[in-house]
Amino acid sequence: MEHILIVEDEIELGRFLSRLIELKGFRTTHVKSGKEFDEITDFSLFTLAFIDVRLPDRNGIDVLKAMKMQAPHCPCVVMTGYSTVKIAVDAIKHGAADFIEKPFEDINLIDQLIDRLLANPQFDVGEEAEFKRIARELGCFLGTSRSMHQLYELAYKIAPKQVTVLIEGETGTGKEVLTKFIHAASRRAAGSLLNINCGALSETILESELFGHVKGAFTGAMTDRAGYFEAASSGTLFLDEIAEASLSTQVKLLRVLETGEFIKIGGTKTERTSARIIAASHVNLDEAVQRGAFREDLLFRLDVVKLNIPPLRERREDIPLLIDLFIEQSGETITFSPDALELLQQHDWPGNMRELSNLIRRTAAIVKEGAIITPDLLPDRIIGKKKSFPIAASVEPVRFPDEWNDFSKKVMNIYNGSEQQSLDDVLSLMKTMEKRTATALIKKSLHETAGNRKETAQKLGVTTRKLRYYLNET
Ligand SMILES: Nc1ncnc2c1ncn2[C@@H]1O[C@H](COP(=O)(O)OP(=O)(O)OP(=O)(O)O)[C@@H](O)[C@H]1O
Repeated sequence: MEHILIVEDEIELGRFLSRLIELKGFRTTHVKSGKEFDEITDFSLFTLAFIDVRLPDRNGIDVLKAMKMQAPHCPCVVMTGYSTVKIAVDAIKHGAADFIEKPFEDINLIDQLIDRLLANPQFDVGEEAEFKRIARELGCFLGTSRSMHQLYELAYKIAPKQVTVLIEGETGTGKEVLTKFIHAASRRAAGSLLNINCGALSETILESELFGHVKGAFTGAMTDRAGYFEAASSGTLFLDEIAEASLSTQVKLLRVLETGEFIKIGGTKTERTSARIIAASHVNLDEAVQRGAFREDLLFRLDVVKLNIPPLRERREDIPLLIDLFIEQSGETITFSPDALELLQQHDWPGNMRELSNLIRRTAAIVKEGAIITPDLLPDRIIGKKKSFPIAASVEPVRFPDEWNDFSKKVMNIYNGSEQQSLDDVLSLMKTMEKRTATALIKKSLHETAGNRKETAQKLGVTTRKLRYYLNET
């Protein structure tokens, strides 16, 4: 008969769980402290364990570790309050099969969890298949390196929980891809995943996009408009480059995270959201807090589960399979010669997965179907040669003035009444032109700096990621 261990100091809760399990026809043993746990003589009896992470005389993680030593076969579920979710995530890293939050809100979920873990004690076949199916559908590589595989496994386990996730990783490491994976593996997958780059928008536009606005809040606000927090209420909101939100926007974000409440720009009514928040940053937020550039209380709220994506240079073993994946995604059939492959594996990839994916796509696009790529076909930065004429040549010349002329002609025609358009159409046209103007200026400046992005960004007084946003490289 199945025998389930419960380690829980809250007597009522332990009793409740025992009853729930016994009603299923299983045996239980309930211990209320670390001391009582030590008195257990035969751990081989247990087929499942529920462990409270906060015992009066012992850290739950230590109990979990002891349990895993004594009965490695036995799946362990840790039980946690909201303030200890971080410890629960740590427990998963130490081998816990799952965690549940107290107070128990949905008994059916506990019931299903027991059935699932008793039927498949480990990260089981069914789950593994689901994990892989989601990744396959997203074109998402799970990694052969231990660090990446564990990261995605942890992401899969926390995906169904209603917890905020913070993803840190260098540029191009796959923070957005990981977010898509978490959303798809969550119970919110049918809802929308909305993505906003906090670094690419001015403070006013960012706040209006996030919180929405009421009619008349500012010039051009002709109707009430829902913001991302409202629109993502049954889904996920991805706050990319959170470190770049201004300190005043951070205060407003903190309020939403603490209370689920916000007020539309220009409004007075308090609105509620239950959007799941995933935030990402390429800068280390602890360091940003030290510099006074990021609010500590906001970091505390965001960092319930932190996922750190390692840079590609720290998991070079993933490179060959990633190359295969990106070739497959390009739809071409190129191959790399062994010496070219070796160079690709030695490269440091400062742009991480994005740099590798772009290189494969570009290479596949310029060579013939079935070509074998030898080192001479690789860019100079990969083979370590100094460029004689940097990317300037590849920066396309801009025929922007023509576009502006057409645009102003159109607007003047509308203004003079010779062309009919609604005001909304005109405003949307202006928005398009705003983006085109920025893109054209960036391209012109890139041309002048021979493709030097850092210099271009400095010249234009923006960040390099803002450049990328306008160049459609996000
Ligand atoms: N797990 C993955 N599997 C397959 N491709 C990936 C994976 N992660 C990243 N990529 C590739 O790298 C590109 C960049 O990924 P993504 O946009 O998620 O990075 P990021 O960390 O969010 O970048 P940034 O810091 O610049 O916002 C993707 O478009 C995709 O081609």
